[in-house]
Amino acid sequence: MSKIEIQNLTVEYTDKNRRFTALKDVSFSVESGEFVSVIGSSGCGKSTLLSILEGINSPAEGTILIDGKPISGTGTDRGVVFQHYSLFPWMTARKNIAFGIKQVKKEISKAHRLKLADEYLEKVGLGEFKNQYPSQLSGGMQQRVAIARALAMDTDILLMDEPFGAIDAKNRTILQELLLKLWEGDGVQEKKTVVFVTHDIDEAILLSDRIIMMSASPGRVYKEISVPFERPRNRSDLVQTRDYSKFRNELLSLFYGDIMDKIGGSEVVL
Ligand SMILES: Nc1ncnc2c1ncn2[C@@H]1O[C@H](COP(=O)(O)OP(=O)(O)OP(=O)(O)O)[C@@H](O)[C@H]1O
Repeated sequence: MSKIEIQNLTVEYTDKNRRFTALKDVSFSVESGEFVSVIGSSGCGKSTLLSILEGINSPAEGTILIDGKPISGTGTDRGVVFQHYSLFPWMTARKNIAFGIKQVKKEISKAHRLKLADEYLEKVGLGEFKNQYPSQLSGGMQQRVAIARALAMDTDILLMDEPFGAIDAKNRTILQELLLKLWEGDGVQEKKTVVFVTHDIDEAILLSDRIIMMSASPGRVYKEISVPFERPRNRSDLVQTRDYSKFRNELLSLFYGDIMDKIGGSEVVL
């Protein structure tokens, strides 16, 4: 049984009495411990798909199964990280994390929650900033707190909607490597099941086991592609290989090929 099964999902928005189909007949599954990225051009429905998985939005048609059971609304089995860090401004970094843990694991004592918060802040390199408020941290640091919170909540599933989209290139690289290291873990702990939305093909290749490429108007699954590179992955080693360039070029051709199909072009020169 797959961890997540998305079956024939159609999502509609009604705006000023006009009905708009954001997703049409989207189906794919995600295995337990798999890292799947969803890529596609702006407006193809990536965030809509994540909002349905999170349970804050309902489809017009179709079903989401988690561990074989249909979801109804949000659940403590799913943690989320968004592009905008969504930390509570009135709470320190450690309190933000401890509060997140409390939402999903009420049985954990306050002292234990704070201890876990401190451990996760250490893991993301922010141990000495634990008593700072979000406004005292840079964007990249705030996103590290948001990632630490999501991991500390220890949900089976992590939903990440362009978590590094608002971060500058250097910090983005650091955060991708941090996420990869934390997700790959020590090989003993069970890996989280991740659905990761991004615009960035290199980010998708570095992080994912599989890439779901979407096309727009309405949003559909265009291609599912397995990423053939072994783990643990190291960015600098990976990008220097000929296999990487070949794979990346194939993905880019598919990505832009979809757009060219729509505007009537025939060939993409990379
Ligand atoms: N609340 C809403 N009401 C009406 N239309 C919406 C709503 N939310 C999204 N849409 C439309 O649904 C489509 C899909 O939007 P969505 O935000 O899911 O795309 P996306 O792929 O995540 O885009 P981006 O990469 O730019 O964030 C878009 O055409 C958008 O305008």
